[in-house]
Amino acid sequence: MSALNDATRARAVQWFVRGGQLLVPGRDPLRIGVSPIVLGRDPSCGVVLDDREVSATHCELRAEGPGVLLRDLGSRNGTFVGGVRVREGILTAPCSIHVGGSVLGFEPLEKERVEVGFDEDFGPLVGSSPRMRHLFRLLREVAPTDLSILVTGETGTGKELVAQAVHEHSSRSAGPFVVLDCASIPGPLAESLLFGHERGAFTGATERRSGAFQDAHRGTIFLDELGELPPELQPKLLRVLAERKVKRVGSSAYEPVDVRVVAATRRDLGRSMNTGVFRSDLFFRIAQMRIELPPLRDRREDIPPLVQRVCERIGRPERTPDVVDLITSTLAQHDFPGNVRELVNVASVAASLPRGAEAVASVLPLEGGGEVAPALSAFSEAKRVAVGAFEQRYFSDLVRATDGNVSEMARRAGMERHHVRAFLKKYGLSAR
Ligand SMILES: Nc1ncnc2c1ncn2[C@@H]1O[C@H](COP(=O)(O)OP(=O)(O)OP(=O)(O)O)[C@@H](O)[C@H]1O
Repeated sequence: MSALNDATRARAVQWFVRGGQLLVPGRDPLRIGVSPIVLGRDPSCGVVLDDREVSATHCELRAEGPGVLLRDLGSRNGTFVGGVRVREGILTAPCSIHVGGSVLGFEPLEKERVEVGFDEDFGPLVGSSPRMRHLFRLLREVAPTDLSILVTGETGTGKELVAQAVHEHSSRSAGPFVVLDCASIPGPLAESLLFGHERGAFTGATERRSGAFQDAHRGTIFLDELGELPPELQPKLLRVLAERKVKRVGSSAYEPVDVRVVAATRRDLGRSMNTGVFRSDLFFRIAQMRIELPPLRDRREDIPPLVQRVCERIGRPERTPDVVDLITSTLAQHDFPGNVRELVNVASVAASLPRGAEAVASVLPLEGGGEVAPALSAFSEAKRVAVGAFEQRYFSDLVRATDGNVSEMARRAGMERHHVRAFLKKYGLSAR
């Protein structure tokens, strides 16, 4: 283990970010660090602006390596810097930020070092990049508390694994860990699935049943795809979180529940809040702590420890250096739309195959669709052709198998819908 770790540790012990100061008229300057500051009209925002032209959750700011990331959260009237409407941009020089009728000042600060610690894992999670080490440190601090956590990130970045790891590092670890996928709650049964029902409460309710919240009593409930929670359930969930008691469908009595909530979303909840699809009070109640998992393409230094973990898990630890070499050389330009899940799949196959050139060719089809071009042209060109052939065939088959349903394609491919759409466009395929 240590040869790999020593190498990565020597490379990246430090994380430097460039923050700044936000100047809000009539208030003390606010320091912008790596945790996001949300600006908006909602009273739960970090900076509350009493301005009718400002959206409930308007935009957010946080420090990154090159400067402060300013991100509009789908506001109605937009976020402007120097007369330019900004959806997302990095601020590196003094400027004014216009939101609604309000003008805020921004001043950059010098780069500073963020304490990231040396932890290269947290329970089942591994990673040696500064951002992941910083997250592991935060998670270690927050896990033993009862704070609820919102984990965001693209598909396959490890959101559910974070929830499990938090549960395992909390005083609730001996209690249940219950997963509820909010995207697949069938409408009529939704309330009963969450809070249970009495016998005879509705047709088919032949016996009294507990819901996910009662099942998670003294443990943790993981609300996956929180952004998909049906609107009619949102006030009910909010009440349960505030009052810590639930009422079964068909009952008038409340039962106390002691549950810690960890939720995850791939969706931009800022936009959902501003369009009224998701309640901001529920968001802030759940997002007492926010954990944002970066996509794998932005933390490629995590590939070696992740591959190592895979090789160990399948009982082939000695294959680690080979598989790391294979992936870092042949997939150097690949942006891993399926993130760690995709890497785990590729690494498991690669590690299970025998060593050597033939094995490499057998692994490449994961990227290249089996059409590994003969070694007559430059490697990069051969790879480009093979990858193109694979993508085209993969997405053509996917369109056929799902009848062109983009959500279904995204689910099956394990990637975001916008990635699916981009591939369809690239190969002239049409969705429904
Ligand atoms: N940091 C990590 N260390 C080790 N394994 C990881 C890490 N991150 C993700 N994985 C692995 O990647 C796979 C996907 O992780 P997970 O299901 O937690 O992702 P997710 O973000 O919840 O995905 P989705 O949004 O599609 O539900 C799992 O096999 C998980 O074990």
